[in-house]
Amino acid sequence: MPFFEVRHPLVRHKLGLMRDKDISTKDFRELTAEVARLLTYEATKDLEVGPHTVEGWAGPVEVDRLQGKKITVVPILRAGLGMMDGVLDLIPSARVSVVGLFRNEETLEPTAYYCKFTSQIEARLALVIDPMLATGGSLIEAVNQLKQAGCSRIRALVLVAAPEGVKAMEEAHPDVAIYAAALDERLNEIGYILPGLGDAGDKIFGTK
Ligand SMILES: O=P(O)(O)OC[C@H]1O[C@H](OP(=O)(O)OP(=O)(O)O)[C@H](O)[C@@H]1O
Ligand SMILES: O=c1cc[nH]c(=O)[nH]1
Ligand SMILES: [Mg+2]
Repeated sequence: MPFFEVRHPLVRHKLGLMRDKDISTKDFRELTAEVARLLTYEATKDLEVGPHTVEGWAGPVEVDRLQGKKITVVPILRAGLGMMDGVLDLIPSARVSVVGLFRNEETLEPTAYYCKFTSQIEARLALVIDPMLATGGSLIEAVNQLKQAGCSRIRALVLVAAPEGVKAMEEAHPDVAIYAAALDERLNEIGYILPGLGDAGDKIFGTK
């Protein structure tokens, strides 16, 4: 499974700001969207373009136009919503599908509570977004749901990934490429990523 750690200086700088324990909700939220925008740029680098002719100011011009599958952005609720505006800034016509999951804090297993996919999901490229890939349970479940609905081309964008989650995804969904702003060290005893960001959902929504 391809795993890409996006080492762009802007990504590294912005993610570094997000690791400060005293960051405000406003700054964390803004930086989440900014890093998501940069990850989107990387994750769409190989999309197909084909020739198209437009009437230019001095006559017909052959230009590139995106071809192939249309895109659906798939935030994993709730924290994935924090990345959505950043992705849509670059792909404004993308449809949005959502998967609602929360992690049981004792078992770390994902619990599904909502799922709504756009029409023709089977014909679309899905960009699943969630700031945190920890044990991998949530992303694996979101991809399971997409595949059950017939979607076969799926990529994932995360801010921080733990090696444990990357390995679990490799085993469950080797066909899904992951784009991460950082591959961190490990999970702690309660399933949080170290050094990580803390609870991304709480920081984006200002809960706790
Ligand atoms: O890889 P995993 O071990 O499954 O953990 C990662 C998941 O945990 C967080 O969500 P959380 O369950 O806290 O829900 P929230 O987004 O509603 O805060 C995070 O946003 C991921 O969805
Ligand atoms: O480190 C982690 C792990 C799961 N969810 C988070 O928000 N942070
Ligand atoms: Mg949370």
